[in-house]
Parts: sequence; C-alpha cells; structure tokens
Amino acid sequence: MKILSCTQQKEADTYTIAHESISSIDLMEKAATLITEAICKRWDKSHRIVVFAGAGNNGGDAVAVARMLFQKNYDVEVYLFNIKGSLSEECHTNVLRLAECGFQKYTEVSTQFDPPKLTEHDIVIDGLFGSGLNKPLSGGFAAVVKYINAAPSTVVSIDIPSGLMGEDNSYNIRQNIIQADLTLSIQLPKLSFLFAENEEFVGEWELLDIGISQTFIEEAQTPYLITEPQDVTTLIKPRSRFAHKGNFGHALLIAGSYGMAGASILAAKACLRSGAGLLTVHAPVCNHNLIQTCVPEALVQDDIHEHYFAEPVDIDSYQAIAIGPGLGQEEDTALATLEQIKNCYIPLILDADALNIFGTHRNHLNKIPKRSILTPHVKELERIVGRCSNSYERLSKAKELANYLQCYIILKGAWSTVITPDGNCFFNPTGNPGMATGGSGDVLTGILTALLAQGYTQEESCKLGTYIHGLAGDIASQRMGEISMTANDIIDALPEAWKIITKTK
Ligand SMILES: NC(=O)C1=CN([C@@H]2O[C@H](COP(=O)(O)OP(=O)(O)OC[C@H]3O[C@@H](n4cnc5c(N)ncnc54)[C@H](O)[C@@H]3O)[C@@H](O)[C@H]2O)[C@@H](O)CC1
Ligand SMILES: [K+]
Repeated sequence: MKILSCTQQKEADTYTIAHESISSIDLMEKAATLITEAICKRWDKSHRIVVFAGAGNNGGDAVAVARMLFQKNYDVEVYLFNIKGSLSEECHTNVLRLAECGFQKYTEVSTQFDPPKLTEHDIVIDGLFGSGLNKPLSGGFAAVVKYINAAPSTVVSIDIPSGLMGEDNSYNIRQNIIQADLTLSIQLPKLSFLFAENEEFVGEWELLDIGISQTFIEEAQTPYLITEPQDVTTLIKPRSRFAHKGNFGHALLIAGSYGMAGASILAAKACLRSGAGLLTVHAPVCNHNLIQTCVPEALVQDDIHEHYFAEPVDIDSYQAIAIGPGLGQEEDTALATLEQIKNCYIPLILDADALNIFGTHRNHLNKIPKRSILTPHVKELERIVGRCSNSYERLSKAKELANYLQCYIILKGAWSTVITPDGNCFFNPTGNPGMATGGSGDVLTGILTALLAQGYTQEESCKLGTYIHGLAGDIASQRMGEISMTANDIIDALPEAWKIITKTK
C-alpha cells in the first residue's frame, strides 16, 4: 500500500473529481458518510458530539458529519472557526446544508471563542485542519488545540490530527497538535502515523476508502510503502518434488561469544526453521558443546579462540553469511569481522555487534560489500549515523546510509522498515510490542540468512523476512501474551507463520 504526501493526496482528490465523474462535494459526502459510520459503530447516542471545524475542506467534512449524526438523532454541537471570514466552497455548502435540516447548535467563531465545558462522556470531532496544513498551528488555533487536549473527552480526528504534518514534523510545535484517541484517515495512511513519537497524537487509526482514483494511486511516485500480505505471499518459491538439501543453500552464521551463546543458538534455530538446506555455525570453542546440544541440525565450526570470534573463515562453500549476533566487542573480533567482510562475494547480513564495529571504526564503512543487508535497531543505527532527534530525521539518515553504501537496511522497531539502496522504504505491518525482548533481532537474522541461502534476492529476503518475523511474533503473542513471550516463542511460532504464508495450512 502506498503512502502519499499531503500534496499528492490533494492531487489525488483533484484527479478523482476530474476523472471519476464525482463532484468535490459528493466526494466529501462519501467521506463524511464513512466517518459517521465509524463513529456510530463505536459510540451510541448517549454521547454528546462536539464538533470543531476549520474553514477548509477538513472543516467541510466535519460539518457534514455533524449533519449526518444530527439526522441520526445524536446530540451534536458545532463550532466553526471562520477567522478570515471565508470558507472553502464545500465547507460553505455544508454549513448551508446543516442549517437547512433545522440544526441550531451552531456557533461560528470569528474573534471571541467561549469554549464549551467538555466532559469525559463527550466525543470531540476534530475537523480543524487536514492535509491543507502548511505551517505549525499558533495563536488562537493553538489555544483551541490546548483546550481540547486538556479536556477529558474522547477525541476523533478527521483525516489527520489537526496540527500534525503528514511527513516531517521536525519543526512542529508538539503542544499545538491535537492528541486524538482515534484518527479516521481518508484513503491512505500518512507517513507520520508510522513514527513512534506521533502515537500520542494519532492514537488508533483506521483507513476509510472513499474511492480515490486507483489509476492515480497506481501511477503516483512515492518511496514509502506498507508491505501487504500479497506482496510477500507472491514471493514464496515453491519446492520441487525432487528437491534435495543442496537446493536450499548452505548458510554460514558467525555468531556468539563467551556468555552470548544464546544469540547464536536463536539465530541458528530460526535459520533452520526458515528453510535453509544446511547451516554451519562458526563459534568460539567455549560454545561448541552448547550449540551442538541445542541445535543438533547445525554443523559447528570452531574458531581458533576459546571465547570469541578471532579468525576469518573461508567462505567458498556457502550461499549466504550472517555475522554479528552476540559477537561481543573485542578488538580482535572487530578486526576479524572487518577482514571477513572485505571482498565478501556472497550475500551478507551484518547485525548487532558487527554493526557496532562501524560506530567505532567509521572509516571502514566502505569495506561493507555492496548489496549487504544491515539490520540495526535505532541505537545501532545512531552509533553509525549520529544521534537523531526524531523518526523522520532517522529515516532520512538511514536512507542516505543505504544509498551511500548501496546496501539494504532494515531499521528495526514497530513498523520495521526495509530501506533499499535506491531509497524505497517498505514498512512492515506485522509484529507487536511483545517482540521488544532480547534475542528477537537474532531470530530475524536467522530468518534472513535462510532466505538468502535459498536464493531469494536481498530485497525479497528483507521484505519476506521482516514480515514472517512479525507474523511469528503475533502468533507467539497470542499463545503466550506480549509480556511473557520470548525470542524462543517467536521461533516456536515460525512453522505456523510459514504455513500461513505458504497457504498450505
Ligand atoms: N473534495 C475534496 O477535496 C475532499 C477533501 N477532503 C478533506 O479535505 C481536507 C483538505 O482540505 P483543504 O485542502 O481545504 O485543507 P484544510 O482543511 O486542511 O485547511 C485549509 C486551510 O487552512 C489554512 N491553513 C493551513 N495551515 C494553517 C495554519 N497553520 N494556521 C491557520 N490556517 C492554516 C490554509 O490556508 C487553508 O485555507 C482533507 O484533509 C480531507 O479531510 C475529504 O473530504 C475528501 C474530499
Ligand atoms: K483534523
């Protein structure tokens, strides 16, 4: 699913009106009908509805919703802020339509605003500003936002919380943005909904399909997309009846150190549960028996060192390599890692401590082979690109890094993002907060290694891997609950996740 900018969203409205034989006012009527339905589904008539509308089309939506709720016998009040004394055409039409149906609790605010007392039981509809917002809110509008945010009522925002920008909020004023409980977004999500720091504004969000032109959406250029199930199910390669383990690749996992055998075991198990033909784990001597016992299906190759990875290995026999989980931060390990990846001609994944090395050895970044996959969480990324003050800045820096290195980056977190060398960003929809637990990232690395070994391309592996990882996490959370689930539970849920995605269930 594409994510369009607010400018593109306006273009989409215009295109739809021009090409789909629907007028602007009817498109608004469609939006208002769906918004009204979504509200009625959640709240009954015992709730008073207090509508705050702006002078543009977001306000037009809000006034139309007020009429529809009033006609369904809800107790509705409307405050329309017409500071400049001019309304958009559609907003004006809706104000007339509201009056025509005998609605009386209507206040047009031009200078002085006497705010109504809002209670816990009231539902506030925020239709002040939508995609037409062009600068942070200030003055009287900022005061209205602060008053709504301070009230105990439930707040429903139309299209986008008023004051929030669709993409970059770096220069916004956070106190002047509506904190919605529910955002009913028109047609497509906004990029800013996917950023952690905006959760307090957006709340829960739902998309309403008002029939914006599919042609426009298909042709629109955007680097931002949300991965949908069919995007990954279509990637799955069927297995030939005559397949043997040689068809599914031999993966090499360089992982673990004294005290961190677990990371290598989790990655190894996830790799084997994701279809690799063969797996060799290269590990320090101290972890040998543990790995053999916990993952008997894997081959174990000993490093020369007792406690950590110290000597690069020959890679000729492998189809994919992952390096990093639980490696530790010994200088010898860093040197061995840099040596290992230099001239690596096999698909490569760098994770965890293999990434931390570049925080302290930035001048070696250019040693990372092109098309490698880097899987940093926020802190690992910031050790490389420097501290970021918000998610938009972080995403931008990650895109720059992916482009500079010509690598794939999976920026891990809620909405884990696959960033391609040419700057496309695929946001992953699966997963839950229960996955914020030690070892969860090692599981992802194992899955990705298996996919690369089986011959999936880097981009396919990243999209499919993050999706299946999150899906397994969702199954684990159903079984164990978000609080109790561990990385091992994600691995245990992998067979179920793979069955769902290959539709063999
Ligand atoms: N037919 C259509 O065009 C449709 C429009 N829709 C709604 O229309 C919205 C977009 O409407 P508009 O383009 O009219 O934009 P808005 O309603 O978001 O706001 C427009 C007005 O706000 C002013 N403004 C912008 N930033 C401001 C600030 N910081 N302080 C004070 N004033 C500011 C602008 O100058 C403009 O006059 C969407 O978000 C959606 O809710 C939907 O009803 C779908 C159909
Ligand atoms: K709004």
